[in-house]
Amino acid sequence: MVDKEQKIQVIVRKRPLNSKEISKGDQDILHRTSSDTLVVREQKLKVDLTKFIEEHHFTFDGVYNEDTTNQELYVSAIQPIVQASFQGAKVTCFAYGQTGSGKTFTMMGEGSIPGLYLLASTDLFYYRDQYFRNIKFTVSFYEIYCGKLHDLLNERNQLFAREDAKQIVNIVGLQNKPVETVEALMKIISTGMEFRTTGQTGANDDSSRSHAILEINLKQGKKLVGKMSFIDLAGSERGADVSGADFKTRMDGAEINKSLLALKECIRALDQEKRHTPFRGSKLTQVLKDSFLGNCRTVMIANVSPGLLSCEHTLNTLRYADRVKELKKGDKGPREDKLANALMLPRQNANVVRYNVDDTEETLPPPKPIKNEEESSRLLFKKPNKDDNKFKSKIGSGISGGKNTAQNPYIAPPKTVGKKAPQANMEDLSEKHEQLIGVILAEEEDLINTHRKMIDEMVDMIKHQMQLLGEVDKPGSDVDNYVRELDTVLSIKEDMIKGIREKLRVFNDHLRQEEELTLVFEKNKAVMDVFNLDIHDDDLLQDIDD
Ligand SMILES: Nc1ncnc2c1ncn2[C@@H]1O[C@H](COP(=O)(O)OP(=O)(O)OP(=O)(O)O)[C@@H](O)[C@H]1O
Repeated sequence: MVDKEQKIQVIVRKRPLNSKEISKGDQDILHRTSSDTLVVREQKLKVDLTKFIEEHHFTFDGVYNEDTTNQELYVSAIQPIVQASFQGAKVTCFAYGQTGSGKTFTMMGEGSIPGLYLLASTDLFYYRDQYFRNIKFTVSFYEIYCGKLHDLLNERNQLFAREDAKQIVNIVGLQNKPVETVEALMKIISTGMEFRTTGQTGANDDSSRSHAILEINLKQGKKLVGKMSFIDLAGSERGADVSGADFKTRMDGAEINKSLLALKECIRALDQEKRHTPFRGSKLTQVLKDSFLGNCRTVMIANVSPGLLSCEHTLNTLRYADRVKELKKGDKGPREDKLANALMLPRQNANVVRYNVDDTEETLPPPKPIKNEEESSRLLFKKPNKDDNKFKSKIGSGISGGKNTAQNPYIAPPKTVGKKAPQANMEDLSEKHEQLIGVILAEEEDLINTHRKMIDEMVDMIKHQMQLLGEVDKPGSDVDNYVRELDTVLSIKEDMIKGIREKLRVFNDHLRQEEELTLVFEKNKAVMDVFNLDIHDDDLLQDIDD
């Protein structure tokens, strides 16, 4: 059970494998080893393609299995701190995790299964009716989508956060509805949920790209005496999901990434009782500022999917949660965050055990091969690098059986060349040439499409920047927001230019290789013509080889 005296608690909740995962043959790789420990059995392949298992051991304030109900989770982890909101505390509960890991299931519940919103509200009303009759509740429900605030209780109207002279953050125009009963509260929440933004992504069509913030305020007259907040965070992997996405989605991803990193920093600061809390790092932490100051209780629920196919995201979620947890032990003092982006480039957690799959077959479920052979070798395939220049300069000599050009995926050296098999050599060259032409044509199309898309996105970015300038020019504008957004736009632009330049470089390389290959081809053809003239002159071929 959660310790109600601790300011921050980090717990993990594992959901069951769903029918889709079961039908795909996915298997459970998460094992709860005690009430607060968990092992992830990651299946890996060595370079020689033998399988092995890497075990990652984690410890949290609580670990809840797939058979834990929302009710049990609530009683164990949230109920102990709900009462604190009547004693002036700001109680905040975050649901963090990959898309589809069970955040909304935990917060909102599903069908007849109540979630934390309903369970906590029922208790809040119960305590109020029993002991604090002079307290009234109001509720607000809003979301942060693409760095902008939208009121879920007012048709998603856009809202603006302003910091007043006392550095209190106010959300101007946010609906704060009085509620008299649990039923009325739940009706309001359901209406808000309908307005919640969901985006279409490749991974999961229902996946949410917004943070939803539900606040139940405890008021005595006009005075706020306590607060209970639930934050259903956007899918944690969305911050990294930028490949192939359009400008708007990438902006959104960058914002999610930034907000989750800023959240981690704020929780760390709260935990270490630092004087400075970096609220301004994102819109999310800015609007939650109040929840990180003074008398507060925070529970972070790290939701995880159990399947092998989600292993990477699950490890990222656990490492993120572990980072928050580890740093609150306090005994080590503040640690240098070596990987600035601990969300997307997670540090390797120290407690890792490796063993061969064969050693464990008796005790562990048999591992499913991660990749078939073809896929594995594709993954192991080394892409051409700058050393390919060596290859290019060797193309000419390759015809005489040059030693090493195998790093290049498109043109391998002819295997048997020279005196005995000029015909085979020509066929080989011709095949390589055809392959290269195919690659060049595909790259050309890709380059032109990328260029076209880049121009469209540049136009969007210019519009966005004009809008930013328009906003920042207004009196009382949000300069922090301007700086953040400009920074994001510029880094997206930089990435975009880097990406297209890299495509251009590879394309140019292949064009040059094709030219060189044509030359070799011509040269070899001359040899073939000699053969066709029936001049079997070994010395002539030797000369060409040399
Ligand atoms: N503990 C659980 N027990 C049973 N089913 C669960 C549990 N957790 C999640 N599920 C199921 O998994 C699916 C995905 O869960 P959910 O929608 O809550 O994910 P999410 O993390 O909120 O995703 P998103 O970021 O897309 O909102 C749902 O169909 C839900 O019913």
